[in-house]
Amino acid sequence: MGQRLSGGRSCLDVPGRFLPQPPTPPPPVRRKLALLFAMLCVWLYMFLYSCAGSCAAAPGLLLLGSGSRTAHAPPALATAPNGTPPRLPFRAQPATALAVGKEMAEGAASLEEQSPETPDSPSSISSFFSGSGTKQLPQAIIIGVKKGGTRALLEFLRVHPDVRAVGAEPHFFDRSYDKGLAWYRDLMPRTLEGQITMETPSYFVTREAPARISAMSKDTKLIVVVRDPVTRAISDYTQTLSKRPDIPTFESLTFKNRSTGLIDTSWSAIQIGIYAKHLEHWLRHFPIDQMLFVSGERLISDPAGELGRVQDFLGLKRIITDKHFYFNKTKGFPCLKKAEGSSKPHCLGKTKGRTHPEIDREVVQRLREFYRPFNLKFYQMTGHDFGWD
Ligand SMILES: Nc1ncnc2c1ncn2[C@@H]1O[C@H](COP(=O)(O)OS(=O)(=O)O)[C@@H](OP(=O)(O)O)[C@H]1O
Repeated sequence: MGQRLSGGRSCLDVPGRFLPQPPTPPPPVRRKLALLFAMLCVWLYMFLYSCAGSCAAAPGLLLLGSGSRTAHAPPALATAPNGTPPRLPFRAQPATALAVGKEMAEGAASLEEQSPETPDSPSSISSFFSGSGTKQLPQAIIIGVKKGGTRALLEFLRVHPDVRAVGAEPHFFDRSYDKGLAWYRDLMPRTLEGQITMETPSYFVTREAPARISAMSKDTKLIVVVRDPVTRAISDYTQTLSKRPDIPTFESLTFKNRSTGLIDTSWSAIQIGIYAKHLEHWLRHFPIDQMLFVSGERLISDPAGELGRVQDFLGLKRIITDKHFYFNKTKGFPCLKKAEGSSKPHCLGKTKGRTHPEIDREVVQRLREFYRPFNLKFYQMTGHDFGWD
C-alpha cells in the first residue's frame, strides 16, 4: 500500500517540480530563440528568392532575373484546358507568309536567326534553381521587325531583374504552331511571381501570328522595333549576302523592271518594310495601346531612353538607365557595361552591326519614294513620327 502524501494525493501525483525535467530555458530566452529562428527562415527565403533569379542569370543560362516588381503579371491563358491549341490539319508553313520569289536570297538568313546570342545550356546553378517558379506563356513578345534591333532590345531588357527571356528564338507562332501551346510553354524559363516572360522572333509579318497570339492571351503585350525600311532592307540583304556571296546585287533584286523603276514588292527584304500594311493585320486582333513601337535608330543613339519607354510599357520599375550603357568605339554601337549575371562588359556579336555594302544612290532614292506614303501612314497609325523621310 502506498503511503499517502499530504493533500490526499497518491505518489503518482508528485508535483512536476519533483519529477526529472529536461533543462528548459526561461520563457524570455525561448521567445528570443523562436524569434531568431523565424528571422533565419525569412532571411533564407529572401536569399533563395533573389538568388533564384540573379544566380540563375549567369551567362549561358536560360533563366534570368529576380523578383522586385510589385504588379503581378496576369497569367497567360491557353486556348484549351490542357494548354494545347486545336491541332492544325497541316504542318505550319515555315517562316512568313510573304510572297518570296527570291528564295535563294531568303534561305540563308533564316539559319542565322536561329542561332541565339546567348546559349541556353543550363549550368549546375540553374539546374538547382530551375526547380523554383513555374513556366508561364510569355506575357510580352518582341514581334519584330527582322533587322530592326530586336536582339539588342532583348539583350538590354534581360538586365532587368524582373524579366526572363528565352535565349533561343522559338518561332512558335510561325514555324512550330502545330506543336501546341504546351510545347511552347515548356521552352519558357521558370519565373517567380511578379516576373515576366518574354521571347523574340520576328512575327510581325506572319499573317497567322496576330490571331494565334490573341488566342493564347488577348492581354499579350507586343513590342515592335522598327527601323528605316530602306536601311532595314539593306541590312536584311547584307545578312543574306554574308551567307551566300553569289546572290545578285541589291540593286537588281530591288526592281521588277529597273528601266521602269517598278519595285519588286514580292522580295521579302522590301515587303517587310511596308510596316503600315502589316500593322493593319495586328490591329484586327489587338488595340494599338497594347503595342509599343521602339525606334531602332534611337535604340542605338539613346538606348536608355528607349529602354525607359519599354520598362514603362511593361509595368516594370525603371531599373535600366544610362548607367548600364557605354559606347564601344570599335563596335560602333552601345554595349552593356555589365552583361546580366556577369561583371564584364558585353557587346552584341559580330552578326549585329555589320558593314553594309555601298548601294547605288539612285536606287536608295527610289526606295525612299516608294516607302514614303507607307511610312506616313505608319506614323499616323502609331501616332509617332520616326523621322525616316
Ligand atoms: N547595340 C547594338 N549592337 C549591335 N547592333 C545593334 C545594336 N542596336 C541595334 N543594333 C542593330 O540591330 C540590327 C540587327 O537587328 P536584329 O537583332 O533585329 O536582327 S535579326 O532580325 O535578329 O537578325 C543590326 O543591324 P546591322 O547593322 O545591319 O547588322 C544593328 O544595326
